[in-house]
Amino acid sequence: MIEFRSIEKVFPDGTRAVDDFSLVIPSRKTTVFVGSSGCGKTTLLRMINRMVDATGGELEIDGENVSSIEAVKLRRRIGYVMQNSGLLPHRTVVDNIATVPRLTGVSKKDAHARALELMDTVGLDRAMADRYPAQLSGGQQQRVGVARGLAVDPNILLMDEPFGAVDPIVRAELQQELLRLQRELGKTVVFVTHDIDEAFLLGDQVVILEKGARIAQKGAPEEILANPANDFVASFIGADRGKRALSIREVDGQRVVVDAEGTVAGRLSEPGAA
Ligand SMILES: Nc1ncnc2c1ncn2[C@@H]1O[C@H](COP(=O)(O)OP(=O)(O)OP(=O)(O)O)[C@@H](O)[C@H]1O
Repeated sequence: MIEFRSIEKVFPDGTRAVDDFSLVIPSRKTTVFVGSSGCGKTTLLRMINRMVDATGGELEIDGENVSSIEAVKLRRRIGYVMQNSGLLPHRTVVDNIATVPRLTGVSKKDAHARALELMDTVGLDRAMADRYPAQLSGGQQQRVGVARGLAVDPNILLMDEPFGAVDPIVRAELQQELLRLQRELGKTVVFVTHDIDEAFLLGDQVVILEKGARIAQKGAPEEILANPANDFVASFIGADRGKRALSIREVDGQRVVVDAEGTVAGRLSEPGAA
């Protein structure tokens, strides 16, 4: 469990990015931060692995205050996947995936073997192991990024707009892969996006943010869809626009989000999933 308690972040130039933010992020679920550009999503995410330090409040992981954990150690035990994959261009796919385990002392042979297994996990053909990032498509690069995030077998996986830079078809594939992975691995995933449809598809808990990381509403997708807390949320989820009035329906035992025309826009979490 990750807990933010009255967290504040004021950058040295005086920008107040996060203003009194409190939230519990349950383990083994996906929590999505969604909001417009500049509302503080990335700042919140980076506080979890101390790429950014809070200027006020307390942040705990399983009861341990992150400020008491050495930042480098913390970063090595938390997976981090960013937009544009952040791969090292002069290292092969397999070496990119093995980088962090190698830093933590895993032997070259073991790290290599594990990297190949992770390629299977994220649906990448092992034949690509010796390619360089530039020789992969954008979607394949993102899969390598996810494999790299999983390489130290972290309990927590932070994902910052990981599918933002790929085309909509590949994006939909990657989203489905993440849902599959999450069913298999059960990580605590914290995912940042500005896309509300992606948030509703992937999130067990969706947190809609306004400027200063103020929580406009948080809850399960169906709760937010059924009862938008205010006009801001209603407008953000498109509930006041007939064309995108989303609702939840059960189709073949699965909860799905449908738009006003009855077209399925996405799938919600597994019924009865723990
Ligand atoms: N290092 C920094 N110094 C000063 N201000 C910063 C710094 N990093 C971020 N900010 C500011 O903090 C606010 C929140 O930024 P943040 O990157 O967390 O937003 P975001 O919601 O992730 O936005 P986006 O979707 O555009 O990535 C913004 O006003 C941003 O300009």
